[in-house]
Amino acid sequence: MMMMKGEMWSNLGSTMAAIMFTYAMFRQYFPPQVQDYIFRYSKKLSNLLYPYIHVTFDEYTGERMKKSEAFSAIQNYLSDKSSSNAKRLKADVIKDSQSLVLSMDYNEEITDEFDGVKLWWSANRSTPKTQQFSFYPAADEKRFYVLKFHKRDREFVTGTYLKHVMKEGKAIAADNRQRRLYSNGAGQSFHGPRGGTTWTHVSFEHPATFETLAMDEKKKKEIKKDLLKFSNGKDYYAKVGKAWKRGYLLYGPPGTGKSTMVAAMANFLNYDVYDLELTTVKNNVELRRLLIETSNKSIIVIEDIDCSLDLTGQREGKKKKKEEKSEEGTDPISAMSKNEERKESEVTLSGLLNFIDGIWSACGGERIIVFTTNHVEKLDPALIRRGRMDKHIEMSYCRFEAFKVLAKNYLDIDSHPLFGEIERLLGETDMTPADVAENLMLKSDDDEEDEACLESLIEALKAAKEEARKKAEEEARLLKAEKEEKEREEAEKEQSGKENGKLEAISAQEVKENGVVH
Ligand SMILES: Nc1ncnc2c1ncn2[C@@H]1O[C@H](COP(=O)(O)OP(=O)(O)OP(=O)(O)O)[C@@H](O)[C@H]1O
Ligand SMILES: [Mg+2]
Repeated sequence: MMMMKGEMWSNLGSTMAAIMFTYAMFRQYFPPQVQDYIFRYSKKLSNLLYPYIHVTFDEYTGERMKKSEAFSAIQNYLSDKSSSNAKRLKADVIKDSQSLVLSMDYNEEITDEFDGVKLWWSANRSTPKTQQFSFYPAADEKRFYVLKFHKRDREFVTGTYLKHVMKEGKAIAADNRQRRLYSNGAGQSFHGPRGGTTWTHVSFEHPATFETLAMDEKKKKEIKKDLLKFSNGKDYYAKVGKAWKRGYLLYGPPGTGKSTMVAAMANFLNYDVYDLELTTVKNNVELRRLLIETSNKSIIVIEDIDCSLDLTGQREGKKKKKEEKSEEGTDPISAMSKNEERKESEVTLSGLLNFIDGIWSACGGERIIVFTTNHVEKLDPALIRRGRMDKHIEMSYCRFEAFKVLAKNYLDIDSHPLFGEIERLLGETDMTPADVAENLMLKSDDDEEDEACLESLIEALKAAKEEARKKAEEEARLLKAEKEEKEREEAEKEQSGKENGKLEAISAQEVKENGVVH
């Protein structure tokens, strides 16, 4: 046995020596051109014998060693494939530090198939040979993916497959990403290097979805369709030459779900939310800066736009300024305080409109802008005309359709004998979804409580109906009293007019008779 092993080593040694000798002879006796020629043909020969192409994707690229977008996309793409495909996986914590994501381990190979074409991916890493002491041993490590495919599929891979990988990888990254809620509001505002407020963010974890949103089912579907059309509409917007943005105006009484709808939209599209507090924005310049700093795939919300600023109308704004000017002339102290107030926020309607119309075209990615208001009638028509606010959505009082969603959410029931009465009452009474939800929240874990909740809702609806009736009666009474007062005033006017006429006639007669003018 020992003999055989020794023999094998000596054979290997002599083969190696023969190869080295041949190579040395080759270098010595053949001119470089011939060497080139022989290399080329030997490569062709090896290509014939080994028909695969390898493509390497490094983690860091360029002189500045920027993290490669392709590497990240491939990583995400493969993490999806490898959790079911590869045998050795490594786990990473992502998102809210609670979910684990699995990806293929180093030197592991997985097979992918796309459009009937087979491809192989492997994850690799290389460490430099000269190991230096470092506090961060992994910093010198180079990570890369290698894609192997048959050379006949070269065009398919470079044209179609890699595009598919990038698209899928980015979509997975968007899904895995922890979304953010940005705010420039007072209290959380942070003063940036050039002064003025900047965005601060927290993770966005609002649980509202379109499924839990109580509103007409048809309307809900229409909104979802509109949002999807927008978010998938990159090519469409490019074709028609429009900036990739869409404006929504949500209006309705307080507690009808306008803010909830914004959260549902963000969850549906997987977008970040920028809650823009206009009252803390100093002027149009700062507004522009804040808006330019927003990222793609985001919803910019301006809540209660009617209260935010003097945005209700340019004409009204001008009128107010005139009034302020005349006050300035009379009382210097009040003029100063007025000036201070004006300085607080000098954002104007035209500043806002200019931004919505103009600069958007310069921003590449998709953005949705949402205004919410309780008083749509107070807004300047210029602000909400189509093209700026493309879709106007009325959030209204809770009707039976919407109630059924809330009953499912809060009580987990689809029907109940009391539903009939609730349907009738909701048809006759205006109650906001927030108030309806409040009644349904009384439920404890006990199933018997369902009925108690519904009964309390019925009581609340009856009380609201009675209150509305009383209010209507009171209004009618006031209206009647006002009308009577007006009629009385008019009658009095008429009477005094008649008496004046009589007096004038008498004095004219006196002048005529006595020829005296008093
Ligand atoms: N349509 C709805 N569907 C589900 N829940 C709703 C709906 N409307 C209101 N609610 C509930 O009522 C609460 C208040 O709603 P929300 O803040 O969205 O109202 P809003 O219209 O934004 O009110 P405001 O005009 O005062 O800002 C929410 O926490 C939500 O639970
Ligand atoms: Mg709100």
